[in-house]
Amino acid sequence: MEQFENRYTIMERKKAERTAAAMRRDSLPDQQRKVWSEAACTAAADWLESRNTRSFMIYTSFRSELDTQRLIEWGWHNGLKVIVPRCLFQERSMELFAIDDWQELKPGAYGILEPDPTQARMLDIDKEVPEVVFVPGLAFDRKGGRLGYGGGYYDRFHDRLALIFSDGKADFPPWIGLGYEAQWVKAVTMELHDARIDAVITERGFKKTLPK
Ligand SMILES: Nc1nc2c(c(=O)[nH]1)N(C=O)[C@@H](CNc1ccc(C(=O)N[C@@H](CCC(=O)O)C(=O)O)cc1)CN2
Ligand SMILES: Nc1ncnc2c1ncn2[C@@H]1O[C@H](COP(=O)(O)OP(=O)(O)OP(=O)(O)O)[C@@H](O)[C@H]1O
Repeated sequence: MEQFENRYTIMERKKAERTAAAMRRDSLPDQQRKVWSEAACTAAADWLESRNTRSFMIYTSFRSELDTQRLIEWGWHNGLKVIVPRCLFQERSMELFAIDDWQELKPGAYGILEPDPTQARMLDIDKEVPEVVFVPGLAFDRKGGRLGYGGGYYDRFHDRLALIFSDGKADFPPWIGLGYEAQWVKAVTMELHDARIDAVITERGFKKTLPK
């Protein structure tokens, strides 16, 4: 019975799901990934434009992830504030920076391109919160489940924002998965601390997830 499953088996299950999802994503042909990444970036840009968004948080891609380069550059060209996280490995937390140019980034934890703190402007997230947060993932499900690499970075960041928004004065920023259509799965194993995503944008466009 699922409700009696202990944490160890849940972790094992997530690990198996991660391995399978990473293998599936890695096996997508390079050329397809490139075309789908561009289509998804266009869909994301259209969606941001439709809601008049002025700032967004975005990951810089590694491994076979959906390539966000076009979306980042679209943000610069259209005067949006482009916010990129930097991993603090020891705490498994992230700090945010406003980025205007690729030169402000350098390889950091896990080899992911990250803001160079000597060049980029760090944000005080109590005062400057992204209007939209794009979230990377290995797999997504229709109910907003998301499987990450297991660092808990985005879940912890979600908790931090929840504190900031707990006074109810403003709406929590939309939490949007960005990935390939091939990353949909029937159900991602979720735990209580896992933040659900509100929608996923793929090469086929924007799709809201269903309530839990
Ligand atoms: N582009 C991007 N940036 C991101 C994330 C992401 O998924 N994509 N993350 C999303 O949160 C965070 C980084 N999280 C990561 C967590 C673990 C590993 C990693 O290499 N894990 C090992 C397995 C370690 C183990 O055995 O437990 C591996 O996959 O080989 C990489 C990134 C923050 N930045
Ligand atoms: N909000 C949180 N506060 C404290 N610890 C957390 C939080 N969220 C996750 N963790 C811990 O982080 C670890 C990884 O969590 P999980 O498997 O949910 O990561 P993930 O969502 O796949 O990773 P990521 O968000 O980095 O992509 C777990 O050990 C979990 O207990």
